[in-house]
Amino acid sequence: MTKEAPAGASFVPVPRIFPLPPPPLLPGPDLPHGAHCNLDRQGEPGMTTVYKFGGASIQDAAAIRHLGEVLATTRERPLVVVVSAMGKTTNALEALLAAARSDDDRDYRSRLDELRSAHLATVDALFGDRKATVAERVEALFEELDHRHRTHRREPRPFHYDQTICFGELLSTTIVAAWLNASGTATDWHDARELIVTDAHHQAANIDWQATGAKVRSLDLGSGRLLITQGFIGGTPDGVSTTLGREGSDFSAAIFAHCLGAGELVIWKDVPGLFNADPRRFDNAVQLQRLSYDEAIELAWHGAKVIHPKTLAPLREQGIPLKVRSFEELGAPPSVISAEGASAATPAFILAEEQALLELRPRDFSFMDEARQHDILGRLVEAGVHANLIDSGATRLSLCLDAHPTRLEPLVEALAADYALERHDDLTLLTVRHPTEPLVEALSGNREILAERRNRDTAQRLFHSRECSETWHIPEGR
Ligand SMILES: Nc1ncnc2c1ncn2[C@@H]1O[C@H](COP(=O)(O)OP(=O)(O)O)[C@@H](O)[C@H]1O
Ligand SMILES: N[C@@H](CC(=O)OP(=O)(O)O)C(=O)O
Repeated sequence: MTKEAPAGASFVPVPRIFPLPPPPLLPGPDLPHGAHCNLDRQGEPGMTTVYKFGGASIQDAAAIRHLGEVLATTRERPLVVVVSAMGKTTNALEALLAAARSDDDRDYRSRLDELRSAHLATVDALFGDRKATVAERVEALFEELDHRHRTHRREPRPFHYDQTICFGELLSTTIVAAWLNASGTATDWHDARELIVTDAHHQAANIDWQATGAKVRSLDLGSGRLLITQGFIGGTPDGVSTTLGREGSDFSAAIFAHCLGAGELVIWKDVPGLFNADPRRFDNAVQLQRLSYDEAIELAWHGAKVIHPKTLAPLREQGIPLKVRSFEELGAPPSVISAEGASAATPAFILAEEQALLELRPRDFSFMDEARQHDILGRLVEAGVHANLIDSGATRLSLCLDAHPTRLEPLVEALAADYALERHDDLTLLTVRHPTEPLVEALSGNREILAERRNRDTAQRLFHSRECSETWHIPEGR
């Protein structure tokens, strides 16, 4: 579906189906292994560039205007622009979902009105007197969102979630596409739910790479077109909306880049690039100019918020370079992640907040053997909970998990029924890549260590958050 401007009321109708149990993973990308990366690929005629803009880069009218200027001046064409929901809209939609499911109609109405007003205020600030058509589309999307909440609120949460949370990206791309067209940058809007084909594993849908590849490659990218679409969302072959996991827009952009054999993927951020630690938490973090895919995957996997961990593998398989660039300082040199990037053993630091530690012991004085570990880890998989640190002893298994209430609480309840369980909350996990002993010791200071793990490349320590300050400092000369 290609439109000069999106029509809010024409999204795929949602058949009343119930979610299937998670099927086995669909086959991965069917492309040559280890294809060589060429940093000049983007200069080759006909090669597509993919850009991804996250919530921060379209958080309000001023940010959208700035995005318009960036796209008007950039020379890369054809260009696919993948966009997330505005600012913290996805969090607000999750709160709206909770209100819808709890039958608190007043809370639901006030949250819906607040979201609608915020989006309409952006439309007003951008279009002024010429806002009528866009405002109508935005209103139509909110009507449809409300309708879906009323239709699905008694259905299983993951299914209800995907039918409603996708509206954050549908709204943002509707507004951004309209702004680009109005400000002279011709843009085609596409519904990613018709392009990114997934299974029905709601909230963490698996990509059907073959079907997605065929759809994405059939897009008209000729004569230097600019195409805008949503990150984070997909659809089943029968038109049911799905999502790819929180913060999954980076992954969406990588899927487009992979399927199109793009020259490069550029992720535009509110920081100049990828640093050796979150520059907002470490006062002496330094930017990493060149990095290998493997090292970037490790950083993302261990929780470096700047890139979604699933983003790198589809790029690595085709040798597509990933640039992390600042949308605030356009002249700042980006970080480039590629096959040629250094795998240097430079220490890097990751803080994961809101962690919970579970210490499990068998109730029957037996060992924490493979059978029990298999049982416990299997339950984690079923609950969709990732363990950030696993450590075991003869009669103990310690797990450090994201304290995600809707997933963690039912899991804890089920585990407590069968194991002796001790729980600690409000924890911070520090991960150090390429650690030295003095470095880890200096960073730990006098804090109590609730759990730790270490292998050749990575050290992890778990602290009480109350003992951790907001700002950290990387010890020098260690
Ligand atoms: N190693 C790192 N390098 C750069 N930024 C990081 C790193 N770790 C965490 N961050 C944080 O990631 C933020 C950008 O990611 P995010 O907020 O998810 O962007 P978006 O929503 O625009 O995709 C930065 O503001 C920064 O605080
Ligand atoms: N909007 C979704 C997807 C996403 O990737 O957002 P962002 O690019 O702003 O992190 C989320 O918040 O999870």
